[in-house]
Amino acid sequence: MDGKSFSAVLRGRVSAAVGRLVAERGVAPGLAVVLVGEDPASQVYVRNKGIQTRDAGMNSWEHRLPAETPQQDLLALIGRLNADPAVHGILVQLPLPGHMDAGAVIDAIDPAKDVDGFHVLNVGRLGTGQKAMVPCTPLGCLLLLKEQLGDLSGLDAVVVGRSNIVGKPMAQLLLAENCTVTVAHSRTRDLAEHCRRADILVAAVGRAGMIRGDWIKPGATVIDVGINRIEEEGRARLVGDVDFEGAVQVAGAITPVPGGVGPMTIACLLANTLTACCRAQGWPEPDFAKTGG
Ligand SMILES: Nc1nc2c(c(=O)[nH]1)N[C@@H](CN(C=O)c1ccc(C(=O)N[C@@H](CCC(=O)O)C(=O)O)cc1)CN2
Repeated sequence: MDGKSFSAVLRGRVSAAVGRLVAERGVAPGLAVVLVGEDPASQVYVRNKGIQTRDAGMNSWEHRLPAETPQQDLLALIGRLNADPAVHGILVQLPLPGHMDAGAVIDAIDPAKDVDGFHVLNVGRLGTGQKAMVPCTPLGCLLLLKEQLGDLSGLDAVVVGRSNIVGKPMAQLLLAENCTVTVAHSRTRDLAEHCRRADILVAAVGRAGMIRGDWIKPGATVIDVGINRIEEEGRARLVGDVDFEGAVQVAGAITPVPGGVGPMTIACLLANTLTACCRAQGWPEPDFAKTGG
């Protein structure tokens, strides 16, 4: 499954919808991204978010704070962004430096502007089938799955990983699509056996190549969320949580790393920002990113 191509299609749909908003209503959605510290991967992701936001015709603001910024200063910035009507989406890039309480920072964001869908109110809304902001990576996985399989009703789905960012919201989204969902993790007994029962296997554990080809049911659809940097023969490269060479022989479809789920994350961020803007104004929202409610 080619996430790079599909994310370009999704970004094209977002750009077209933004163009219509600007032409017909004179409003451009706006996204503020906050980066604290100098984590090299985060700097790349934040730069790409800014570029893709502007390319989609939206307003983009980047706030870069030093690693030693007191949490109070970050909370004060979030307060100003919450109060700014031109800002429809706010994203604080994770991970945060160790002295900060990520939960408290996320919950300081206005839930209506929480385009990451990490605020406890959005988590609760997603879990209870209400209109929510949905975390970008699992939303990207779901869009890929629906593009590949259509109706997911009744399928056995196994999510390996129970993080708040991917595993748990992924399980909620699959439940809402009427899948039978198992959430497995590092302490699951007979993990391979659980995986072998999956029509849909989502790997989000952060361990390079942990899911082997012989753990996969023939014909299954495999979504690899892992982005692991490994050194091989003195060269760094990115690999997923699934042993791609083994899995591709057995799976019906599989996402590569890179070029699978990763690009969908930023495309879904743009979709969420557009959704947040439409909801803030009481305008009809685009259905490509609609979930719940
Ligand atoms: N506030 C958030 N922080 C983080 C999130 C998030 O959704 N919200 N997710 C990740 C990082 N991330 C976006 O922020 C992200 C990760 C990967 C990609 C991507 O396009 N990956 C490429 C490879 C890129 C590379 O070469 O490094 C791919 O898989 O093809 C985009 C966004 C953690 N933090």
